[in-house]
Amino acid sequence: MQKNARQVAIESVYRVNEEDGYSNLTLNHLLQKYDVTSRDRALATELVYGSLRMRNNLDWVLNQFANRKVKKMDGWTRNILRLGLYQIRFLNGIPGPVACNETVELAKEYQHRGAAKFVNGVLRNILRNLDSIEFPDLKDDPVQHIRFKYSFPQWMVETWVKEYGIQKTIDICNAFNQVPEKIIRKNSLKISSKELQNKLINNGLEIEEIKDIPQAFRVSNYSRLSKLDSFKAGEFYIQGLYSILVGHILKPQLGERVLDLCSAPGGKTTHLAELMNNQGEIVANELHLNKIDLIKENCKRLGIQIVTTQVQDGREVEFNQSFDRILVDAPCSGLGIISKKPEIKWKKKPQDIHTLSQLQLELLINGSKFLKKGGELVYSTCTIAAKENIEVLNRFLAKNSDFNLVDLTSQANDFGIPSKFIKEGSIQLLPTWKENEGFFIAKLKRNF
Ligand SMILES: C[S@@+](CC[C@H](N)C(=O)[O-])C[C@H]1O[C@@H](n2cnc3c(N)ncnc32)[C@H](O)[C@@H]1O
Repeated sequence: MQKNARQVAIESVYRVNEEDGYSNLTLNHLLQKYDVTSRDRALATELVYGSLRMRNNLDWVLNQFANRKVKKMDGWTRNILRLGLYQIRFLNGIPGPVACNETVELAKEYQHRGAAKFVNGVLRNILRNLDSIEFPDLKDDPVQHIRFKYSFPQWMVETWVKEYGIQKTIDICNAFNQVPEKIIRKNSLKISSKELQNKLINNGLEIEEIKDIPQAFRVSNYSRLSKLDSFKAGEFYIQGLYSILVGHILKPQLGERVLDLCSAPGGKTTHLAELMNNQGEIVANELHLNKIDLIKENCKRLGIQIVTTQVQDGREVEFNQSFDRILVDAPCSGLGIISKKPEIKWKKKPQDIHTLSQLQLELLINGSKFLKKGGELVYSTCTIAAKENIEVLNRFLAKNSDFNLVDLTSQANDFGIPSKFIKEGSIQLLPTWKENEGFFIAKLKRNF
């Protein structure tokens, strides 16, 4: 069965907002199921990610113009209105009346005539009054202003304003609201930079080597990278830029024994193996059995032979032999990848940060037991919450005097990371640098 962009979009956002689904999984599933044309694919993707990103902003406006609060509406009506308003306010290519008519059709199809009439009334009212839309005043109430205008939950805005100040928080929110860039990591085991660039250009892509960060390229003009022959041949891996930095900072050497404690789907495991030129040994540990095949598939595709996978809880796993280097790329709140997964804004709660920080500390305590004397351990997360980052390390260091924090300033310089992203010797990348993500990278050394 074929469905159009708006039908796919409403089914996706309904699942994400009302049934706790994940945007990428839901959208990909529906795009395949409904045999969507490539033009509609692009619009459906924009509608889903855009309306999830701007949800608070849209709800604020809807609450000004509808005679029923968004919270009180039924799930379909609420999300149909969000999609309609997103087109009116943020998609210049779609004239307001067209957006309105199309949204009314959705309401008829997924609800009933009564809902369609309500949707029509609300959207026409907004269309007539677009110039009078106002948000809470920045000076009077910065938190509410940022919360609704830039569309973030109150608790995140409050935390960031405290940590970074008002203007920096606005910059961070703005950057997280941009469409994420596509970054790939060249597989140095299989191909040179020049060859990869030529191949991808021949496939119609635009590709740019990222200065100072080995193996990293920014690509554009192509949306389904995993369909390319070059991807299938293992010549590159799709990975965030900051995530690529993690492997470079751990810097494993040929022939070493390395532990990756939280390894699925294997992005960093495979990078470490590439840096080791397939020589040595990597143990890729992961809690979830169902993710192990992903690691194995990635290793196979990329031509990596030195990885052994195992399913164990990283908080309890034991080893007979120690490791030269360890990576603890811990499960985290993911606040740094909001641009890729905007529903994180609405799903994560402050108590999750607390629970996760406990898990992260336990992983670090257990993982670090297996590091050789003189060995190095990298702790990383894709979040910007201090409680999950520097505070976890400080709690660890307070009880483990055989470890010290390695000052990453000079390594960071080598990768062109500005000093404002270094805190207490560790790297806290914000979405205002080279990529619209946030990432934390710290290194510990065992002294005795
Ligand atoms: C941030 S992801 C790792 C990403 C991976 N390093 C990469 O670059 O592809 C964290 C991983 O930790 C796993 N995990 C969660 N709890 C764990 C635990 N207690 N022990 C080991 N792994 C765990 C999750 O299933 C997830 O795959």
